[in-house]
Amino acid sequence: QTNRQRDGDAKASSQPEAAVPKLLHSLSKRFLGPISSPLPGPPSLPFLGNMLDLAQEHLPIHLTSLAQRYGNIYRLNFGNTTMVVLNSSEIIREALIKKWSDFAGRPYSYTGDIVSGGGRTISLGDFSEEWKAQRRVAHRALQRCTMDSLHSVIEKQAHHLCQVLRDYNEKAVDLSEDFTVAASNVITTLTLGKSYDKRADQLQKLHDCLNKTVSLWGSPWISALDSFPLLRILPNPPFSRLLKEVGRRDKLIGKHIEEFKTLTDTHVHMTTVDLLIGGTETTASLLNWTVAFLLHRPEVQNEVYKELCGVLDVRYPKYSDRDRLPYLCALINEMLRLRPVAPLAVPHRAIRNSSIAGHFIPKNTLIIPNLYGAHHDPEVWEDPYSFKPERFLEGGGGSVRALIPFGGGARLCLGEAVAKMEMFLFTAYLLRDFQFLPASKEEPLPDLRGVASVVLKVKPYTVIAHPREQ
Ligand code: HEM
Repeated sequence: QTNRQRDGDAKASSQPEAAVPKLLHSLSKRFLGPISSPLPGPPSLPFLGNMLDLAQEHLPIHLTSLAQRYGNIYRLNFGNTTMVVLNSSEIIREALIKKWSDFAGRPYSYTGDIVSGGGRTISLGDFSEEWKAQRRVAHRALQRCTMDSLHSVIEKQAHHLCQVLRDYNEKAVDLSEDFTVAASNVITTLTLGKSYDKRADQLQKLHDCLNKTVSLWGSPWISALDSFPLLRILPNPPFSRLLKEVGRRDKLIGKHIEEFKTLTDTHVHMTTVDLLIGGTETTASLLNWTVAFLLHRPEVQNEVYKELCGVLDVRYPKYSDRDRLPYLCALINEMLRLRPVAPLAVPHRAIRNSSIAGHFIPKNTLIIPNLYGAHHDPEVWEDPYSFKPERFLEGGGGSVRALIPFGGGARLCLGEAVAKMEMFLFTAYLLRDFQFLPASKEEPLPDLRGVASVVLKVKPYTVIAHPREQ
């Protein structure tokens, strides 16, 4: 609505002849739900609906391009489900934060139920008293870690990571596994009370199976089973593999949980799964993205290095130094903006009839917060596809308020505080101790488009970690 329209509406409603439509409006609102125009969206094919849109290789980019045609809120159909995609930070905030109690649900899905032990993970469990208690317990436990020991746990892993990189002696290597081990060891220290060597058989097995579970679950062969129940009777090798991986995962986690004699119930088991999945691939991928982008703009590494040396002299940074390190913080914010590693968050479900941006949203509608789209909204971000940490420096025009990489409201990422501290300390340690150089002049720089599944990952690449002279 323009200001002019709003002024016009205000005048009209103060005149007597406006009373009749107003009465009709409030009656219809009461009995039929709010009046609103139907949601726009691409044409829906018989039987398939918008399945072809949803099967696109890089879904966040595709959904963002649809927003250019259909606006910041549009609908997609598949099977008997309607999905509403939100593409700007204002609209996502309205649904997830302002109307959190309307949209805090999670949709039921046949395959989601299997990977979440019957909806008992925090991330996939529906909004209920039981879920609230589970989230509260996990949240309190993480808060306690944040206050007591999280800083030293991350510092230890950051020092270890730097040593691993030094031991490569400037060989060109793919660092993704080392980043995964570092992020994973933070979470296993918090949840299981131990960390693992990179080569430890248990760690390899755990990550192999968590990775396979997440990527198989995100594959179209498996999501099709949610929308088209008839397909469930046909043989489906990826689905059989998923069932096998879920079984392996539960055996591995079960072994660890057994050690905590009093904590053997399914919720504790599934909370551990949540923290391991939510807390490993996300942070590790963001570190891997950061190095990939820095290879494209090496001068940014030098700026951060200069800032670290200027402010800290020779000591390693603490999280409390962040106000004195604006360039480093700008780099992390820009990475969270450009590559929100959970690009479509986790689908929400409308718990009751409600509205978003003036559109009526019926109970049970699926809501997709397109965080990737919101972070590339040209109305908010100048030159949204460019890597420019400077936009977050004073006067650079970047709005921290429009950043929503962790979602918001009742379903705000449970590990936000952990992830922010990890990103700060890991990035600071790495850029203090190393200059990242391309593997060779002949090889192309890393591909920055990435591979999108539940987590947005960079394609494998190799890099040289050249130690800085201290
Ligand atoms: C850069 C790192 C991370 C990013 C960008 C990120 C982002 C997100 C997003 C977008 C969601 C979905 C919010 C929604 O549904 O609206 C989420 C949920 C979640 N995240 Fe994270 N996350 C990160 C790291 C972590 C870490 C380190 C942990 C654990 C320590 C974690 C645990 C969780 C859990 C348990 C949920 C489910 C919350 C719920 O459904 O109530 N995440 N995260």
